[in-house]
Amino acid sequence: MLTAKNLTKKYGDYIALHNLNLTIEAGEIFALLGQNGAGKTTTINCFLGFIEPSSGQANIDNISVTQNTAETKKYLAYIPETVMLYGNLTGIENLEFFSQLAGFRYSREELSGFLSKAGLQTTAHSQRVGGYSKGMRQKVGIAIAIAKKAKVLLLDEPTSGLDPKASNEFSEILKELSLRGTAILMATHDIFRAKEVAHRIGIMKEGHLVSVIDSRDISATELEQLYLQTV
Ligand SMILES: Nc1ncnc2c1ncn2[C@@H]1O[C@H](COP(=O)(O)OP(=O)(O)OP(=O)(O)O)[C@@H](O)[C@H]1O
Repeated sequence: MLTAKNLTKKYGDYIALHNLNLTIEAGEIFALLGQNGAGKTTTINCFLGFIEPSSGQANIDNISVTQNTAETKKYLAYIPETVMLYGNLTGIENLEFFSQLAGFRYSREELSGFLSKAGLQTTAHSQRVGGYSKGMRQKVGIAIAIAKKAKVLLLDEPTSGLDPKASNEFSEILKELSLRGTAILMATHDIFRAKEVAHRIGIMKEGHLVSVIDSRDISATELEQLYLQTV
């Protein structure tokens, strides 16, 4: 579903991403770990079409992001560290706006249903997003992904700053989406969460993907050790 082939991004002489080769299948959750500046966001931005690779390819469902950004965007949903929403609109109104941008029209009941699926309490649906907590905003981001019927979900440090309960709820929703066939690529600094939620975990260092581990083969403590030895 998501493929990087020798994906490389240079800024002048500096190589931010070095020959990345990676495939993430439908239904797979892949977590990217790595220190600040390791190349995680660069990888995600190449798949989003936000930056153009210097060489190599980022493909979604075998479609090149560079050549068909408008097409690949239809498959994607993106959840950054803080989901950008309109603070003076309600959760439902935000969801309606962003699903219409993606070409979908839903009834109020359907929109409310998506927000509930994303774990947002019913009482909040008609409240202005300006008063939402960070975790509630992230859930609207998930609801947008569900409403868009996104086949691929790209997340950049989505649980950063969430309390453990909100972070746990968020992870459970990611697992549900994966069971429905969504391919998920998540950059994170949360080793424990990566171990809990991901099927595979990659560790990046200075633009290189240096290790890829099956999360079943490693405990959280061992993963932390491997991370510390790697970076
Ligand atoms: N527009 C740019 N111009 C020059 N260098 C850049 C640019 N964008 C990113 N870089 C560099 O590319 C490298 C990789 O950055 P990237 O944002 O991908 O790291 P990251 O792993 O996501 O880090 P973090 O955990 O801090 O988010 C960094 O050294 C960064 O300074």
